[in-house]
Amino acid sequence: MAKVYYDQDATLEPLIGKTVAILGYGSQGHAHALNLRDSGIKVIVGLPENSKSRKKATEDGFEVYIPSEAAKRADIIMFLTPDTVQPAIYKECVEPHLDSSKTLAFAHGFNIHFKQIVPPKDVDVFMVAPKGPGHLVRWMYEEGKGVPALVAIYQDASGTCKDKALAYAKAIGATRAGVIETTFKEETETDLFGEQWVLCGGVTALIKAGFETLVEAGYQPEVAYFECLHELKLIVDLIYQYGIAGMRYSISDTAKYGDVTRGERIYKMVKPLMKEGLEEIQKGEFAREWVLENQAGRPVFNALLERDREHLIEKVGQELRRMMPWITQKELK
Ligand SMILES: NC(=O)C1=CN([C@@H]2O[C@H](COP(=O)(O)OP(=O)(O)OC[C@H]3O[C@@H](n4cnc5c(N)ncnc54)[C@H](OP(=O)(O)O)[C@@H]3O)[C@@H](O)[C@H]2O)C=CC1
Ligand SMILES: CC[C@](O)(C(C)=O)C(=O)O
Repeated sequence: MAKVYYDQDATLEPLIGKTVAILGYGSQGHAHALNLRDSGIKVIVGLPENSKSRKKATEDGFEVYIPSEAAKRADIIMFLTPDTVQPAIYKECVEPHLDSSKTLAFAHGFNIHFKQIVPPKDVDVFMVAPKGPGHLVRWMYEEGKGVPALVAIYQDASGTCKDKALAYAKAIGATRAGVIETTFKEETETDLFGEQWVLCGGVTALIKAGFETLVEAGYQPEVAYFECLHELKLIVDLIYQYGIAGMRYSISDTAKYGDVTRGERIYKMVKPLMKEGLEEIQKGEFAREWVLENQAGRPVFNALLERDREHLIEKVGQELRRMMPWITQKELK
């Protein structure tokens, strides 16, 4: 069994008196910056002059610098910009300021694992990768809860890198929920696999296929929405709280029988595809494709996102959610 680190296993001491530069103020950036500050750590934010996020970071009370100035001023430099722009930011704004007193930090292992960033040997490099969206990292921290995280050490030049990583994980609230030590390779490969085949790609494909099957068969789109999207959250809430067996305790026997028999058919079809998908990730094929797609200006990515934004399920959902204001109480900024 993996060792799981909780609040009592970590101290904030390694970060006290240090300055953390958060590069990027998006989903993870705003959450890390605010949680670290609320935990008593000095935080500055690094954003380009023309960044859309500057207004929010400034309104939240942070000193905002251009990324190279933030990197110069900081002891710990956390990369929370999109993965695709990190190599250029590293080369142009961070590398010129690196010496053995600096620590590089990441929330995902992509650029280190796939060698898009190669730091000098004398700097510490760690990862704290929250296992949840940034907005939840903030909202749960505010409620006294936490999102679990993985920590990994790529380089321990100082001999204290793991203590710094655990301190960082504690400061963003992750040790409230549980922190596991991993490698950059394991985090990168499992994270890409999870988001592609289960959490994002897998779930949205199931929702869309289910919704379209019902609507194309003549059922009302609103009924299909409640069945295939809205209720999914309620079922997943039960799985999250009580496990799969616990969820099955709450559903009817008819549902349970359909679940285990028809679910088995999906399982048999999907598992070989998942194995192929994992190999694609392990061989670096997905990473190569994603880097090239960015170099080409994201034509496929943008077209597919646009197609899905126009899907009937989005229009139906917007109307139905409007009548349940508790669902969208918190704005996604
Ligand atoms: N989203 C998530 O929940 C998770 C993300 N991660 C990892 O966290 C990291 C950040 O991802 P995420 O929070 O999704 O990113 P977002 O896309 O939400 O935010 C990116 C931020 O970086 C800013 N930015 C863009 N270009 C630059 C630049 N050249 N210099 C400085 N800042 C820049 C953006 O500013 P502007 O407003 O101007 O665009 C924005 O503030 C990634 O490594 C990702 O893999 C890990 C776990 C979960
Ligand atoms: C599931 C998507 C994720 O991996 C995450 C929120 O953990 C991401 O990179 O955004």
